[in-house]
Amino acid sequence: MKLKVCGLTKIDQIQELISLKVDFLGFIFYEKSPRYVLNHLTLKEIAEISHTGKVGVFVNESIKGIVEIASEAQLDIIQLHGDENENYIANLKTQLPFNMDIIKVIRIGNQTAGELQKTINHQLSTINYLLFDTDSKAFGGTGETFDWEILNELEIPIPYFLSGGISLENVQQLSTLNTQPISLDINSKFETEPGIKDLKKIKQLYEKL
Ligand SMILES: O=C(O)c1ccccc1N[C@@H]1O[C@H](COP(=O)(O)O)[C@@H](O)[C@H]1O
Repeated sequence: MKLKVCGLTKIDQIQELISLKVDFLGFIFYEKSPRYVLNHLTLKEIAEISHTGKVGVFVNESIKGIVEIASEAQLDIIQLHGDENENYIANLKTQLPFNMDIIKVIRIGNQTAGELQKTINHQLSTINYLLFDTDSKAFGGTGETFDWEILNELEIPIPYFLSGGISLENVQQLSTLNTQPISLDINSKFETEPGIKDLKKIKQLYEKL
């Protein structure tokens, strides 16, 4: 299983994660997040990070804003964590390099499995990956988990990331999922404070995967 570490803000930690062979490095371009990367790193510094899995996380951002940041920071993947619909994503794709992948986040709150399935089916033609996270007013990064059991009621026809309060404690329960995620997406449960990762804990997770 692959690993995405999200909410990175420090170059020395990023370099260490690269040497651990982390598959995806997540940078949050959402100003209201305590992990807003542009408070810590410049676009040029992100561009200079040599890795093929640099993911930019955006929440209801303008298409122009995403296209500019993706180009200047040399991102590989765009993660849409807000309420972006299929028309928005289709339009965005026309303005991004053809090989840039899109992750669409489905925030799971109190929707039924039928409602979630409809949302998934609508998005499929425009995206490369799904990501399931817990719904919240902050959009993400709360450390809250959702009940993974609902995933067993869904048909998930493309690879997906599993997110939302993933921790050393709950990772064992992955075995209850019928369709396994392509990657875990870890964040606040592997931090000492927002944006500062606990590398010791991340190494412990690697031993469990
Ligand atoms: O981390 C944030 O601050 C954040 C803010 C707004 C949107 C997404 C955000 N992070 C993403 O949320 C998931 C879940 O994080 P957690 O494990 O519950 O802390 C994370 O993987 C990021 O992709």
